[in-house]
Amino acid sequence: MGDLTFGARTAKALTKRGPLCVGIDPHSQLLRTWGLDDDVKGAERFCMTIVDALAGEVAFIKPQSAFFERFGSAGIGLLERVISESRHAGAQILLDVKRGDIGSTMQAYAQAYLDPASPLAVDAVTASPYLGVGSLQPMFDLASAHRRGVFVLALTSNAEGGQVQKAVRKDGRTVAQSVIDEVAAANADAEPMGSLGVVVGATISACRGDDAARSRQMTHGITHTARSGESAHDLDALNGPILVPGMGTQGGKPADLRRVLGRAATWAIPSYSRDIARHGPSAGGLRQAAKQAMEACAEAVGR
Ligand SMILES: O=c1ccn([C@@H]2O[C@H](COP(=O)(O)O)[C@@H](O)[C@H]2O)c(=O)[nH]1
Repeated sequence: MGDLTFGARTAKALTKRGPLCVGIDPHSQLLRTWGLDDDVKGAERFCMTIVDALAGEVAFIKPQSAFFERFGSAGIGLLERVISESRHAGAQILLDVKRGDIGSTMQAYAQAYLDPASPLAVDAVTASPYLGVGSLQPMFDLASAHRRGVFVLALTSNAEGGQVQKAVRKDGRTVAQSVIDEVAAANADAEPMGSLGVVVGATISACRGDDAARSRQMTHGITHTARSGESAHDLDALNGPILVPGMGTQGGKPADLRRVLGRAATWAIPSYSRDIARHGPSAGGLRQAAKQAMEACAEAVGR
């Protein structure tokens, strides 16, 4: 892992390997499509095929913890193997586990995923801020101590998320914007960027940063944002990485990266799970799909 922070490693990985994260979700349906049984052996074949084909090529690998947890301790053992072999192949590992709890429990989650002594230690995890961004502080602290990262959910790719995330606060900001602003404050002055990121789905309806800023200037309190139903958000000051799920199967396209993220698209980590895995089990098919996705995203964000 060396001396670099997660933010610095991310900047380097995006430049060296390009903007792509491949999700590993050993999904029942995908296992069947690959001709595998929906059990831990089938999941092992699925995961290790993806790791062998892609962890040496792509910048980020994102196992989805739920698909491993469903097999109990054997599934967790498999997750440990996916983590160690992906790391060995040079990928940054983002564990999608969306933890969120009171501070004392967040400390234990942080030890599980961000302490190098843990067999489940990864480069970064996803976390939910809906017990308050402040409740995540123990996880932020441990991430910083061990040069790892945390991606905080801001605007998720599912349609239901807007009910909470796009609600407008008394100060005129959406709940999501207040999450983005708290993460931005923690990243202020970091070079080349901070190690705390946000999750913003490629599928959301959005204004770019400039429009969001303008709409906030126009009115106070219940703003233009609320009246138009747009999720005006501004990522320009984030100074951190943006994990962008919802690409491919959920409908997100490379062109959405600029539309949704504006100038901050430079730090986008577009993430595809099913839409890459469906090209397996052939290693060549997986590599070709990943290469095409990465090149399309790189062009869209100007890398
Ligand atoms: O807002 C979010 C946050 C996380 N996810 C996760 O990403 C993958 C998406 O899978 P696809 O097959 O590429 O649709 C999955 O693990 C989700 O839990 C998300 O979709 N949206």
